[in-house]
Amino acid sequence: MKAISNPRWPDDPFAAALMPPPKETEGERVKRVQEQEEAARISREIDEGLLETKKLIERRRKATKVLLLGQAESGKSTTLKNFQLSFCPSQFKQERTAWRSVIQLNLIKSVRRILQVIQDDWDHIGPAKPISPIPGFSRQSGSLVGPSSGPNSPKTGDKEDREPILTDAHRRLLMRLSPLVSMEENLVNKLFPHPPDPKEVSVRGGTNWKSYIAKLGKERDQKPIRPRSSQSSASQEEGTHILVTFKEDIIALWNDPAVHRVLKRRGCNIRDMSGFFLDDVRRIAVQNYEPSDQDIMKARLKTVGVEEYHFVMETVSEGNGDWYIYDVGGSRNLRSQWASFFDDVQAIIFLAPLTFNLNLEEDPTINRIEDSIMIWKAICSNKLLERTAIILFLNKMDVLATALESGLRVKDYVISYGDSPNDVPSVTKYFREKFRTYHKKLSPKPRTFFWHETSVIDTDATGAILFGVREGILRYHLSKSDVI
Ligand SMILES: Nc1nc2c(ncn2[C@@H]2O[C@H](COP(=O)(O)OP(=O)(O)OP(=O)(O)O)[C@@H](O)[C@H]2O)c(=O)[nH]1
Ligand SMILES: [Mg+2]
Repeated sequence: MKAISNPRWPDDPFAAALMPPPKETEGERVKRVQEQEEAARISREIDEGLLETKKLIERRRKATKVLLLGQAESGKSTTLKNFQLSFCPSQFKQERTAWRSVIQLNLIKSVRRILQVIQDDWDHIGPAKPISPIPGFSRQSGSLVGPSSGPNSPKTGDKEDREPILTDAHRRLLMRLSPLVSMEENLVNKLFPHPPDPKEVSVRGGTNWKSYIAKLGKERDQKPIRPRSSQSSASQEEGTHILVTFKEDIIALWNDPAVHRVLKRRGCNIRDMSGFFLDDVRRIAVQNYEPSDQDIMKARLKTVGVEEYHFVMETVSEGNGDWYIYDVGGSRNLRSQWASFFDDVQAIIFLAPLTFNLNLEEDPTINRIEDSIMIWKAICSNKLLERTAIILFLNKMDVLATALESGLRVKDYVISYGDSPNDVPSVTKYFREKFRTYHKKLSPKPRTFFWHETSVIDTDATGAILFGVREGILRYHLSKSDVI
């Protein structure tokens, strides 16, 4: 059979294929035109999609990218929250309620920690006075809250350390509060599914947990109220319910001088724990609790993996408003993930908390500042980062001030500090110079040393610093790239 040829392009097989068949009926013609229009529409959509993707890639290429680095609990995620509060306040406001559950869980965790220490003291030293037996409870078998962990083993030695402090009243308080432990685990599982550690509130990279919690909140609002014991009724509301129920007992526990004596002799400084809210129980353990900016900054949610945040700065002129900030997990086992971002970021904000008296949670033999300096050296000397601006935040300045005020001496933890004055300016200068020296010595190419003293839970002060940091990074980005 001879192909029908196009009179304009007689040898074009493609044009021939699109020609209407000979003797086409009106119905066939309408169908063919419809099909051609549909094909053209799909083709247009694909083209538009490709163009959009291309634009996005280009936009991302031109965007400012910043990586937050530092050990666990150094303040990376808190710095990110400050970025959001300063430059995208409406987004920050929208996500406010999602933090409520995190704060409630932080509070419950502090209570659990106290219960563990009390239980431990009870098991090792016993009550101050003979007590009446409570059915189902014995000193040996009646562990209410499980074994305590951390640096709170009994300090043997002087008489004061072995003196029984707790009474029958404490044991009853302990029993009343003990359901909190299983409730906490349940709640963590519901709000943060598949947590790496059921006792630690943490968020995996890319899980979009804030939307998830917001969704749970909406589901709750749409469902009729179910009995409190129902497993499935648990959601955001459950944290509130637990705290409201146990509020008075929690306050009694935290206000009890005997409990504080036990915490002290067992070396448990609960105030040093991240996410400390025990002074605010009356305000937080209420229906309709709305977290303040300060509460959100103090909330502790461990990062596991890498979270990418795309900001469109609400306060920056067109073209420079796109920022990507990468927030990574700082625990030792998560640090291997950092390197994959090194070749794509213009700046690193490195958080080094000046908590000279504390050790790493994952390795209690390593001093936190020693660990920060070790990471700093690796970052400064990395070839991939030779063109990257590195900004040092000497963070937790408020914690440093409190530690020094309480009489802790730096030389007892950092031998090289020697007999230099034990005050905030001298200590800060000492550590800052250490960081500066390594930066100068190890950077593959000379670069400016940028640093700030920060307490990133202070939103006003941090906001002012971040405005300066943003301008500095933008200038650096523009000068080093082909954006202009
Ligand atoms: N007092 C005080 N607390 C701070 C400061 N910076 C951070 N924190 C608190 O320290 C805890 C840990 O901060 P995060 O920002 O979660 O630490 P991170 O570096 O993201 O930790 P990972 O996600 O485990 O890597 C939170 O409860 C913060 O509120 C500070 O300057 N002062
Ligand atoms: Mg984090």
